[in-house]
Amino acid sequence: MGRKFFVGGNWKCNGTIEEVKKIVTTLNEAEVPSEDVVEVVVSPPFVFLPFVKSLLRSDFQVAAQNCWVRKGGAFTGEISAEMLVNLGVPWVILGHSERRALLNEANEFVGDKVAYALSQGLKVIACVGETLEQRESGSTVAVVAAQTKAIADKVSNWAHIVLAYEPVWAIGTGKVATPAQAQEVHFELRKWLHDNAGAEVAASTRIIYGGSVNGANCKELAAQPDVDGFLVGGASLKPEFIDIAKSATVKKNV
Ligand SMILES: O=C(CO)COP(=O)(O)O
Repeated sequence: MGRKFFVGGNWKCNGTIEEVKKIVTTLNEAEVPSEDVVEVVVSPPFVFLPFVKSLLRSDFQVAAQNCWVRKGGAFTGEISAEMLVNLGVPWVILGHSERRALLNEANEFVGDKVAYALSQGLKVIACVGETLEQRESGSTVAVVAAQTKAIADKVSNWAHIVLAYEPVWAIGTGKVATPAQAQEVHFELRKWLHDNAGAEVAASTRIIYGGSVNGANCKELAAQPDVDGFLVGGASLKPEFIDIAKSATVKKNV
């Protein structure tokens, strides 16, 4: 199948220029498996993107945390996909639950963003995930399927999409999904892709897990057959992010 392990670091709205320098220095000095084994992508806030890109080792890449839904123009405060491409930023995170919840980004809007970013040549880390209430009411699979469908409705080529399953109840809470819980949803998402986007898309699309991943719990999660990597928040600001990148070696096929 050849799904290369993917480890993303979402720095969210954190960091000073001094802290950013420190994190990048730690990353640059770290020993990690080769680019053939793990794809490492860090996502600083917009204002630090060119700085991080200029300092960062060449085997690691950068991602923006969001971009505007269509072509740039009179949209005060927004950053367009074209600008990211112009800066040489290859990736963008879209549909993060914090934006869905705090900025009212609906499924359809996220689908439009993914389609537009792809059309401009960006690669997309597209986030899906259920709230605690949704999990407790038994609607987890329906929720993540609807979020994925909103993307699939607008996109036919999945080659440049990484799907991030991030249960909202696990984000920033220290309450990581168990390996079985993560595997169950990743399996369902892959099945959904199989049934709705085709066997090839299902076999080749990386589905990564996010939500309280750290250096201690990453290996067991990485060992799950449908977990193809991680999207890391809090721990991506710390040296243990390197341990998470190293968990790529857990996969038997590498
Ligand atoms: O939201 C996340 C990554 O996008 C996960 O955040 P935490 O790792 O801090 O739980």
